[in-house]
Parts: sequence; C-alpha cells; structure tokens
Amino acid sequence: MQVLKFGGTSVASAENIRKSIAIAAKAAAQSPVVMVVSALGGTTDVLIGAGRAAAATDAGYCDVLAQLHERHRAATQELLAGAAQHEKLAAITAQFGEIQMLCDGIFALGELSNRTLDKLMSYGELLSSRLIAAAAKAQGLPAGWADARQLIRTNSRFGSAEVDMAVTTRQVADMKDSSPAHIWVVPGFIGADAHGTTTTLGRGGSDYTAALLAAALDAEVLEIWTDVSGMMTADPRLVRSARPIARISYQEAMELSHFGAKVLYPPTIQPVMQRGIPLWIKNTFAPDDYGTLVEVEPPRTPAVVQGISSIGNLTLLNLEGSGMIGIPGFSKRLFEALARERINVILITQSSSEHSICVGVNAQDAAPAQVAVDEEFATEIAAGRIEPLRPEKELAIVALVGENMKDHPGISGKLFGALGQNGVNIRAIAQGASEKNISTVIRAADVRKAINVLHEAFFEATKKQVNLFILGPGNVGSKLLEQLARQQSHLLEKLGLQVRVVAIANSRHCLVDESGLDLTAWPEELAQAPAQTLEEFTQLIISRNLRNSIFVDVTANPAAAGIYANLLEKSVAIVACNKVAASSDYAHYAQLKSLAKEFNASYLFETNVGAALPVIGTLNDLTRSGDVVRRMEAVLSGTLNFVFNNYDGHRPFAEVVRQAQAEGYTEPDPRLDLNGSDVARKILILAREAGQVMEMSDIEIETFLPPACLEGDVEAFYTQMAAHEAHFKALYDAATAAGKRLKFVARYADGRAAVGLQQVASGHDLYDLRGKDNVVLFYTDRYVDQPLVVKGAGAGAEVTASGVFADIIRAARL
Ligand SMILES: NC(=O)C1=CN([C@@H]2O[C@H](COP(=O)(O)OP(=O)(O)OC[C@H]3O[C@@H](n4cnc5c(N)ncnc54)[C@H](O)[C@@H]3O)[C@@H](O)[C@H]2O)C=CC1
Ligand SMILES: N[C@@H](CC=O)C(=O)O
Repeated sequence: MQVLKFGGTSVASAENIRKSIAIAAKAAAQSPVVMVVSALGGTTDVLIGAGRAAAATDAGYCDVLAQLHERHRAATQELLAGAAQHEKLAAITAQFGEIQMLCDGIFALGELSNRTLDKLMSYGELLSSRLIAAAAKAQGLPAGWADARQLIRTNSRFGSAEVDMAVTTRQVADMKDSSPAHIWVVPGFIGADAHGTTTTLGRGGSDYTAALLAAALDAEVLEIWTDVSGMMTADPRLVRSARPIARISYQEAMELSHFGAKVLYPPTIQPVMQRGIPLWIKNTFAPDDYGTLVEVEPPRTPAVVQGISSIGNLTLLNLEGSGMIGIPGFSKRLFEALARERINVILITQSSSEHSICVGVNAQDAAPAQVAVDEEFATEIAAGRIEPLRPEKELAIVALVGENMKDHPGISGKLFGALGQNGVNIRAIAQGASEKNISTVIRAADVRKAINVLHEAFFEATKKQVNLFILGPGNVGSKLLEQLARQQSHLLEKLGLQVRVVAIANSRHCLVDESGLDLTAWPEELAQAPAQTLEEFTQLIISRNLRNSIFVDVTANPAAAGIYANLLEKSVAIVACNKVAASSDYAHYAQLKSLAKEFNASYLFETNVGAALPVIGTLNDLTRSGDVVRRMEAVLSGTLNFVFNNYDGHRPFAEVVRQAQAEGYTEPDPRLDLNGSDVARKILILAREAGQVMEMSDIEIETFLPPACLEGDVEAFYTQMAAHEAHFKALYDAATAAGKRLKFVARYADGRAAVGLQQVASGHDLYDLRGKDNVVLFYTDRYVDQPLVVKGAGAGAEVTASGVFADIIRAARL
C-alpha cells in the first residue's frame, strides 16, 4: 500500500490533475494507492474570504463563489466528457448550492464560527477529490472515492482538531477491507468528530491526512507530491542557489519544516516516523527528479549542516530582574501564564546568571502574553524585583539544521563569524543539547542577507557573492568597470567570487540593478538613469542590506568621504582611491579605522599613495610585524614626476602639465598636484599608517608655483603658468647646470614631514625615476643602511583601477 498526497498546485488545473493521476496510476502498477488530494490551488483562501465577507455582511461573497464555481465547472469540462461530465457538473452545482446557502446563513447572522468555517473550508477538498476520482475512473483506472470524514476521527476543536489515532486506524482498516478500489481518492485536510461534524486539521493539514492514513495502513511509503523537487537547503525564494537535499532524517526534516521549510507540514512526520515509513517529497512537474527521501537513517554525508530555515513574525519577550536569581519557580510561573493564554513558545533562552529569561512567540501573541505575564508577576514588578515584560518586535529566527553538527566543533563559530562580518546582530541564540538545531534570533529585515550569507558559508564553499556600489565612474572608475567586466569569469573560477555591480552613480544619475548591472551597457544606461542625491545613494546601500556589500569611492569628493562612517557602522566595506577621508582630520581617520574594526568591515585605500603600488600594504606589514618606521623619503606625485621628466625648457611648462592631465595622471583638479597638497596628503597618510598622530597642518609644504598661479580657476591656473614660463625655465636651467634633476620630494622623519621641489644629484635613489613613476624609501629599525624600496608607476587610470580592484578582492575575501 502506498499513500501519495497531491498538494494544491498539483491539482490546480485540469492539466495538473491529469499529471497527478498519471503519477498515481504509475504507482498503482506496483501496489494499491491512496491518493490524498488538496483543494484546487487557492480554493481554501477563496472560501475563507467568502465566509469572512459574508460575516461582515459584504454581499461580494456571491460573486466570489460564482467565480469559484466556474473554475470547477471549467476543470470538469476539460477532464470529463458525455454523461460523466453531465453528472459531475450537476453534482458540483448542487455542492455550490450548499456553499451558497451556508454563506447566506453566515451573512444573515453576521457571524462566522470556527465550526461553520471548518464546514465551509471542507468543500474545497470534497469538490477536488470527487472530481479527481471521477477523472481517474473516466480514464479506466480502478479508482474510488473515500470520505475522509468517515476515516479521520478528531475531537471537536474546530480549526485545528486533534486526531484520535485508535479510532482512525480502525475506521481506515474497515474501509480497506470493504473497498474494492485499487486507487482510493481521499480528501485531505478534513475529518469529523464523534458526532459526525466536519472538522479540519489546520492549514497544510492534507500532508497530515496522508501521514495518518500511511500510519493507519502501515504503508510502504508516503509520497508528498508538490511543486518543488524536494526539501531545499534554504528557501529558494530567498536563496537562488538553494538546492534539494537528497536524503535526510525524520528529525532533520522535522526541524526544517518546523522552522519554515513550507514544503512539509510539520505534524506530518510524527505518524510516519513512529512506524519508520519512508517519506518521499517529489515534484509533480518534474517527476523524474530525485526529490527528498526522509528516512530513519540516511547515509552519512560530509555535509554537517543539512539546511537553513527561518520563521519570521517573531517577538522576543524578556523577563528580567535581580529578584529572579536563585529563586526556583519563576520559569514555571512564566510558562504557566503563557500556557493559560494558549500561547505557543517558539524559543527559550536563559542566561546562566538567571537574571533573565527570554522567550520567542508569534508577534500576534505578544500583546496577550505581555498582559498575562505582567499580571502573573504583578507583586514582584510592584516591589521592583522584576521589570515589566519587555517585548522586542520585528524579529525572526534563522536556524541551522543537521544531525552531524553534533560533536562537530566550529559550526557556531562559523555561523557567528559569517553573520558578524555582514553586520547581522544576533539578539538571542538557542541550541538544544541534541545539537540538531542552532537557532539565532535576528532582525526580520536581515533575514534574506543572513540566510544567503549562511548558505554561502555552509553550502557554497566555492562561491561567495560580493555586491559593489560604485560612486564616480570617471577616469579611474570607468577603467575599473572595464576590468571588472573582463575578469568576472576569472574571479568566479579562480577565486570563487561572484562580483556583482549593483549600483553605479555619478553626481547626476544613479543606475541600480540588484541582480547585477550589465557592465558593457552601463554608460548609456547611466545617462538615462534617474537622479539621486548622495544621501539617497547611502540609504540605497543600507536599505538593500545585501551580503558582502562594498562601497567603492572613485570620486575625489569630500561629501562622498563623509558617508564612510555611516556605512562602516552597517558593516559595509569601503574601498577608496579618494584620499579625502584618510587625509582629513586625525580624529575622523581614527574613527573610520576603529569603526572598521568594530563592525568587521574593511576600510581599504591602498591607491591613496602610489596608485596600485604596494606602499601602504608594505608599510602595514612592517609595522604589524613589529618594525618601526624611522624615516621615509619619497617621490609621490606621478604628475610632477612626469612633468619634470618631460619639461626641458623647449615645450612650455603649462603644456606639459596639460599633457599629464590628458593622460589621466592629475587629480580632477590639477592644482592639487602642482601646489604640492596631493603629495602632502600622501605623506600624511603614510605617517599615520606608520603610527604617527599627525594633521595636514603639521606638513610643511614648499610650493614652487608663483602665487599668481593659485588665484582663480583651473583655466586661469593654466594661463598663469604660461605667463610664468620664465620661472619654470629658470628652475630647470639651475638644476641642469648643477648636473641634477628636479624632483618633488616628500620626507618624513621623527614625527615631522615636509614636501617640496629639490635638485637631486645623480646616484641618489630618487634620481633615476622615469615617466610617471613613484618611489618610496622606508628606513626602519630593520632597514637601517639600505632602505626598503617600493617603486613603479604611481599614477594613471588603468593602474589605479587595478589597485582599487585588488582592494575590492581583499575586502571580499575578508
Ligand atoms: N588618476 C590617478 O592616477 C589616481 C587617482 N586617484 C584618485 O582617484 C579619484 C578619481 O580620479 P579620476 O577618476 O581621475 O577623477 P574623475 O574626475 O575622472 O572622476 C570622478 C568621478 O566622480 C564623480 N563625482 C564627483 N563628485 C561626485 C559626487 N558627489 N557624487 C557622485 N559622483 C561624483 C564625477 O562625476 C566623476 O565621474 C580621485 O580621488 C583621485 O585622487 C588615486 C590614485 C591615482
Ligand atoms: N594625481 C596623482 C594621482 C595619484 O594619486 C598623482 O599625480 O600622483
């Protein structure tokens, strides 16, 4: 004997019903089949809606019922022909007549009791099961219909009746003996009490009906046919990469279904588990898929965690007070008070200090729970020994489930680490001693992110999704986007990183696509995209709340640097080639560093000094390993090095500067390069990274520009440089006459730093520096006579973009 249950989607239309019958017929070739069916998908909700409308004296229920009638007629006309069709249509019309009368009664009374609602809802399964039995017979199958109300005996708790298993088993045995059918079609969800009054088993109860019948018949197998290919590692609506679990134990299936894996109604497992009947979850629309086999002892696999589930709509109730410590009976009174109100406790935690007990309940139970508990402890509250109950709302449980978690260290560590790195705050934790389930209570708004992060951590060791928000696709930014587009498959294959650019914004427009922007079409799309302020962009990043989010600042904008703190506090990593933040006042720089630590988010700005050269990384390696930087000598301006390497007194100085700008070496405002302030902020950043508390005002800047060049705008700057050509020629000639080269040098020693133009003699480390190169000489306790040297291209959009790219990868792999 086999029991096959077909859910609402599996019988939602004539076509689906045919598929379900075909599956049952195939099974029946092996042994007799009990086919438990739900109502045609959506029918129960329609019936409830009609009943509630009638109770609210809204006559709209008549139209709703007429539409439902029509749906059943249409399915009948497709499934049956000739006399069978006429007979069934007449029967359906008669049943809709009964439903109409019932609703008219509800309308007249203006009241809908649970008992009447059960009666009303039962029509859904009665209609579908009779139709399916008739359709199976019409196909020549040896099918018969059996009334679940004569099989499933319950008490009279309408709405979620409890089953009398002994009577049910007897009734099922009688029916089995008396029925000649090889395929019985039975309505799910419904039963009857001792007076024969119709009851229901709770939403999802058709699964339960099937499990009860399987247990009563001691069936070989219970198959739950649904619209997904088994129980998944996570809710596929939340996690795209969720996959079916092939084999799982009853305990694990129970935990997962209890915690939200809606593919199985939780009470279903108990009856079959008691008899060791295998339970198979299969997909009606992909019957060849393996599905999930729930059994006593599935084969052991290396998977420690089998699935991740969640339940939302949770409120935590915290009972707290010094009066609880060491006094027995508080928990008992708390749970009794909740039980009196029939409030189901979903999760319990108690601190070992016994100072507080925390329970999780359904949000709708929170208000009555609060009243009940505050009443129970009224005396202690009045005496100040206990605080009034404190509800915390808008929470959810996310749970890891797996029998192998037992005795397997490191699972909780990995769970907390993964959530912590993504700024998901854990409000409470519960883990039973059985270690089959580790439950965390988090903000409901974090559920999607948390489940995805955990799915990646436990099921996708080979893939991590990273979400980028890029501000300022100018010279550097657009090169970065090109590089990202080119390297996407490399990142996935070699580093297991699925890098998605979720948003690109400039000062005018913002382009967003949570599933990842097309990195070839973005320039045209951005031009058409809506406007957005920086504040809105910040809110976008925060509100999307995506896992592994990185804000990439490729602007030179001070306001952009102003949003880092806000983002770090939400565990969004920052990668910046914008130097404003790291060279702003020390307090701000230090705050960002400490926020990054506190919220486990990277704040990376390697390109702030020497573009993609490993300058800050090298310095960090030196200091982290205990070395002390005593002195630094450096050429840190690609622009100035290029200018002094290319200026020879023949081509005007201003023209060479224009070329540096055209080649993408200068700042968006080239005056910052020429007046020395870009170099000053770089040496400031290096001094800070070396451990020095310094401000910009501590750096001596010796400018070589005539003051007139710094008055007015950028065009005036170029005009003035042209007008002062003789000044630049004189600088050049003096150096050449001395057999030296001009270098704009940054020096740091003993907590003091200065930048300025120098004539550098041949043989000096800074002398032979080509093109737009930078060089940094580190003199430390370990590098005393000969410095540690970092040298190479120090400006240019392509190399800078590659440095930003490298920082993105560092942040992603944290
Ligand atoms: N060019 C180079 O060699 C290097 C550049 N950098 C840094 O890279 C950054 C970018 O430089 P470039 O790409 O050359 O500049 P750019 O001027 O070409 O690009 C900057 C982009 O930022 C956008 N932007 C400005 N303010 C904005 C705001 N408030 N909101 C949104 N977008 C805004 C602009 O629309 C533009 O698209 C600068 O901070 C520079 O210091 C760092 C190392 C080397
Ligand atoms: N404008 C800068 C670019 C890198 O920071 C330079 O010229 O070095």
